[in-house]
Amino acid sequence: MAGLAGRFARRWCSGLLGSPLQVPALGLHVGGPAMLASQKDFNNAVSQVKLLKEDPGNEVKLKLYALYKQATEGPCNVPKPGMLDFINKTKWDAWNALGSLSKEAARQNYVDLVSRLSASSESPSPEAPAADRKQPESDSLVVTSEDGITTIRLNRPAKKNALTTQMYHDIIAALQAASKDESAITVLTGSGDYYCSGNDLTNFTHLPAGGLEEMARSAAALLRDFVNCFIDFPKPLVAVVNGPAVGISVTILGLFDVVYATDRASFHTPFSHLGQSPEGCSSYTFPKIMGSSKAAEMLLFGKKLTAQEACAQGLVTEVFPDGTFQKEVWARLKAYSKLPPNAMRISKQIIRNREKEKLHAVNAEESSVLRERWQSDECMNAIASFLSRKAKL
Ligand SMILES: CCCC/C=C/CC(=O)SCCNC(=O)CCNC(=O)[C@H](O)C(C)(C)COP(=O)(O)OP(=O)(O)OC[C@H]1O[C@@H](n2cnc3c(N)ncnc32)[C@H](O)[C@@H]1OP(=O)(O)O
Repeated sequence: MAGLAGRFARRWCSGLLGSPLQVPALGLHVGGPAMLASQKDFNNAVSQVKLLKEDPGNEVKLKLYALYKQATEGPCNVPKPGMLDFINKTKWDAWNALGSLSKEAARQNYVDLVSRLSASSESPSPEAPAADRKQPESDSLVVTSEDGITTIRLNRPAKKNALTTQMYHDIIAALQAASKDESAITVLTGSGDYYCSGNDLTNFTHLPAGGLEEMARSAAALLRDFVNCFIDFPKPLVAVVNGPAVGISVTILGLFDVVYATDRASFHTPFSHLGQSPEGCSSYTFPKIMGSSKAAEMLLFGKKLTAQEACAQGLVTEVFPDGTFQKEVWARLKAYSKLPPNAMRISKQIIRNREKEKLHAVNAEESSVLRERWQSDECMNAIASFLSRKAKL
């Protein structure tokens, strides 16, 4: 039996490696939305796959195969192989599972996946102990590890924990480190009376040499990287929402495993007011969590939810009285952090993995749409209005 399994595994690997996965892409569709990967990026990624230092495993190779086929040929259009043709049937199933995903989105997902594989095969060690953790560049983010819990704390209370460009970079680095450290659970929370007031609107006033267009391009790339880290985070991720939450700090909650909130918290996504559109995969996760009409009320009309309302709609796991919030939540998290970490990781994988490709495609599309929005008059006027103190949410 073991011999048969071994032979099957070897044939399976060589079957995949002999697939078009390694054939340089020729004559493919070029263009598509500006944010999505270019043909050149895709070709580079196809070449990069051959240079990976570690075998990514059959599951990932299968994903690469399916994305390659979708990116080059579009939705699966060949007859299903027979039951006994195991290898080709498994490959066909993987391709077919991508449904009507566009060629452009598949190309982007392929490029993202290869870039994650390249990054992880270059990382020096699988475990980065907390003591070796690179500290954030500024004190607007504080990262600590204790009792099996890594806590990432937004620490800009005077500005309601609004997220500066540096903070996005620091959160990305903190999540990458937390995914490899010894902690069992990772928590995001805020200092002071707010959880987070969303994107720091003054980020839009630091125009680079390339002007508004360049600012929008680099903000969209940063947004995509930031949200990708939440999509891919491998351990239980918990939001401890210590006060009101606005904008992107609300939308990414759909990518957390558990959300605990004080009864003082509120949840506000005023994108239309700001001439913007949803991010953080909320255009997909919110309708799924709360139904399309409740999601539309939040994402289109900017309806602010109380903590109780957000809990009733499934965005929040549990609400605690503000007076005992910290004590109750941390006691519970400490107990959870003693559970076997591998079992928690694996359970999370089972729950989340089949959604990942979809989430990456949604993230790419939302970032692309926002890139355009940030250059619109509606958005510029809303930001100018906030900065001149004419508008507050
Ligand atoms: C690259 C990735 C981009 C991802 C894009 C994401 C989209 C979003 O997140 S959209 C959401 C953007 N956020 C907002 O629109 C919130 C704006 N802030 C407010 O409406 C109010 O400040 C508040 C309702 C959050 C709080 O009002 P409150 O009266 O309690 O306090 P303030 O006096 O207004 O605030 C204190 C202090 O903090 C500054 N501040 C608060 N939030 C922001 C922010 N998001 N951006 C920049 N600055 C913010 C506020 O200006 C005050 O500063 P001063 O003390 O210097 O006046």
